[in-house]
Amino acid sequence: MNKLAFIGGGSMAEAIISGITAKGILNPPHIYVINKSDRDRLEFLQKEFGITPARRMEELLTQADIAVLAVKPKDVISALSAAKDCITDNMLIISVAAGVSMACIEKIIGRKTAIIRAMPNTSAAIGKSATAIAVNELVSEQQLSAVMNIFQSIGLVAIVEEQQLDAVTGLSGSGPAYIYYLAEAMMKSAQEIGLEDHTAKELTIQTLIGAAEMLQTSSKSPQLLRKEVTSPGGTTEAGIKVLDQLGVYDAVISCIKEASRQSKELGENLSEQIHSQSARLD
Ligand SMILES: NC(=O)C1=CN([C@@H]2O[C@H](COP(=O)(O)OP(=O)(O)OC[C@H]3O[C@@H](n4cnc5c(N)ncnc54)[C@H](OP(=O)(O)O)[C@@H]3O)[C@@H](O)[C@H]2O)C=CC1
Ligand SMILES: O=C(O)[C@@H]1CCC=N1
Repeated sequence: MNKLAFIGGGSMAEAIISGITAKGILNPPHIYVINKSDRDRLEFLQKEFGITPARRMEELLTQADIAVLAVKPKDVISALSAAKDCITDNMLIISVAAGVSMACIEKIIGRKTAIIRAMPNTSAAIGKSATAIAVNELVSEQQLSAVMNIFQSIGLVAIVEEQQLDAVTGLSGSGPAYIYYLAEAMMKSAQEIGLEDHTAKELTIQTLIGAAEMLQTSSKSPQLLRKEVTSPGGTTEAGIKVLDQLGVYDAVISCIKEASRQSKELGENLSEQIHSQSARLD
């Protein structure tokens, strides 16, 4: 791969760029990034990672092997409409946009083309993304291998069916935010019961890292690991009882289902928008 082009240089693009530049997958100036209007952001990305900011779609996409669509779902139509004349037949599109189907992308650019939908998460910035990808039939083995190389450089990669990506989005795309939410609550409570901010932060983070590594390295189930912490009549049992009374377990399940439903809805809204636009043009 010689040139990687990002349409959208926001949080997700930054996390991926940070990961791939740290791993040396591509010479940083060969990574081009465009935004709708935020030039300061592009200058920041240039300073931080050495990417090349682009002003126009031609500059961004000419001779690019891969175009990464990293704009919000609501901006997909305008971004792809501006890009479509510069998307060539041998270019691969990777879309990270939540819910946006390959069919929608093809409809906007007006033809069938090689597309990979990916759902990474922001832990890509430290090489720890949990990414799932879905591939269409026009993607060549060489393109798939280049994409595996990119996403493996920023963490773990699973290949799924396209219709499973809404579930992935609810689980691991949004997932880091759920853990940060838990961390916020743990730190706040620790401060309220008498720990210094610094100590509360340090102990919370190490507890999350330790538990995550136990989940990864131990052959024991999450239930068994939890049981091992929970002494009968002890502190953990008292704490978990409150979580159960407040319905936190069910709340987490509802949270992931709702995020996944929202991913589906974002896609459906876009699809309706595309249909009504093309109906108006017909
Ligand atoms: N953040 C996350 O954790 C994850 C996000 N995603 C997906 O990644 C995508 C991007 O999300 P995120 O990075 O968080 O969003 P951000 O809002 O941080 O970034 C979006 C970027 O897109 C640019 N943009 C908007 N419209 C256009 C356009 N027409 N042409 C070129 N650039 C444009 C914006 O530029 P400007 O500021 O100039 O308008 C902005 O830099 C979303 O679709 C989201 O679903 C997927 C996985 C995880
Ligand atoms: O919140 C969002 O819509 C995006 C998709 C997954 C994570 N962030």
